Amino acid sequence: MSASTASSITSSVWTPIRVDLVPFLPSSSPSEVAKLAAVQALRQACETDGLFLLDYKGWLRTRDGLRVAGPAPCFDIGTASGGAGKSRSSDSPTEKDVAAETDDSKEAMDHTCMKACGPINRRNFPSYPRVLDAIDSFFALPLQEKEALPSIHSQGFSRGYIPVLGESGLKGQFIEWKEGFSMGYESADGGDEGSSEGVRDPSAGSAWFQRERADVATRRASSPSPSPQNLLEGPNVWPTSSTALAALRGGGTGKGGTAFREEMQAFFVDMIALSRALCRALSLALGREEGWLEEASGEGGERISLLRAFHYMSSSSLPPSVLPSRALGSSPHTDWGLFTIILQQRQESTGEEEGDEEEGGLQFRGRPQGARVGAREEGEEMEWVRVPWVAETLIVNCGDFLAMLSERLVAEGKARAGRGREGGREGGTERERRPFHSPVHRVTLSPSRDRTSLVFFFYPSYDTPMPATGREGLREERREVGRGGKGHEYNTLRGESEETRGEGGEASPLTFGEHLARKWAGVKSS
Ligand SMILES: O=C(O)CCC(=O)C(=O)O
Ligand SMILES: [Fe+2]
Repeated sequence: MSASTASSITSSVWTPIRVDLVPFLPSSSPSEVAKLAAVQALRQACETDGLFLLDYKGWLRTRDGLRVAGPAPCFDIGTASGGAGKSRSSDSPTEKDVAAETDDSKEAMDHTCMKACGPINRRNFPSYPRVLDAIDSFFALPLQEKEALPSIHSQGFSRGYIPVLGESGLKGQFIEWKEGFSMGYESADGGDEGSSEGVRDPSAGSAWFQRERADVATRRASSPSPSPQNLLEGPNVWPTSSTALAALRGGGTGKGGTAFREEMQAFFVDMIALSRALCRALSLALGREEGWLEEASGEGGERISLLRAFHYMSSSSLPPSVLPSRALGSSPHTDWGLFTIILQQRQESTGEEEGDEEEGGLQFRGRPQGARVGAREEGEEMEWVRVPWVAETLIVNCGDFLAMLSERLVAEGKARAGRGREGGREGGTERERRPFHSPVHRVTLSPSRDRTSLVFFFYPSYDTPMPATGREGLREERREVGRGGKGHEYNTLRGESEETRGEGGEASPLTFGEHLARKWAGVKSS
């Protein structure tokens, strides 16, 4: 496998799923139905591709051909939101809230079910266009300004500027033609400039986002200590030279000064807020109560979560000594945590439409177009599937930790179903569940265009034990990893070594954070 001779690359249209709101549970109110169907759509996306698009209007988009069994309206994340520990019903937006959030959005009103949609739209989620502008201004700084910024890479802890060739997921196989910037959680005493809260304008956006941000701020204030608690916590680094501060933008009105820093911090906080809502929706998709996933992930995952911005250069800028087939933006890998949220900048172009066929960008290993949804389990060969740029969407992909957690749930469900059969009862839907999938993905280079993305890795807490998934999961992951071919492994947290687990598929003696620190330490180029 090389970047240019990869098997066929499928490009597909990612359609928003829109089906009538036909109540399929007679006793449910319409919003309960919408929620159930959305959760079902989410579950199917996580079980098959392990990757979906979430647009700012609240639609869940999956690959063509994916259909849910039942009505599948918008992804109603709004009703899956609310602070930790609150009951579900008290979190649901009232009709009035919903009307207020959508009444200036004529387009949204076209679709009945959008009225029930939550926080993700331009107005509710205001940090997104500004943060792209901010990060562009960072990468546009003169090289010496970026290189003057500390680049910290120590025992898995990574902050600051990531220089070109500074990292590689699969050393010796590909060079990764990109530069980056890495930041994390800003602890309460995070610095003397900018906003120590990490919230530039706490009152921006919808009531939903304000509440989530407030919740994040409360957690921050009550966190045990602002000083690092483990290998993966520590301070961020920010540009301080007068040249950099004059050139950096914060989007909107924020120019120069600490605008860049504030924009990045605000986006980080918004990603935590969104992640916590997603956790609740994913818990339901896993067949559990809303708070289940957050509880299973321990307290304080945001303290080790990471935001990494990348600027991938076009392959036309490679030095003559590097074969384009040996260069990638990011080597094949899975993400290692709960899930990753990616905001990608449209590649520089003139007059092109979304979903265009331009080469380069994010791709994942998925079933061939048109193949049965269960193709992966049946051992069918996967191929690279392009994730198109679609205006105003975030990409979400499941990570290894989430996949392993769900494998455990499925195994438990099967065991219960087996016991049910012995007792003469049906095992119910548990037997039909499949584990969530953490897709292998990579970034290829465009021959002519640069690409920028913001990649937010949402993790469980450092001390969370690795889930014990049993032998079946181990076999499945070996198969997937093996597909990289000899000498072309995928860089995953799972399956690559016995260390991820103890003997015989039992839980590993190392915590999630200990594994993660090793993984991040491993990507640094020496
Ligand atoms: O830039 C992207 O779209 C994704 C990058 C990625 O997969 C990663 O950094 O883990
Ligand atoms: Fe990734």
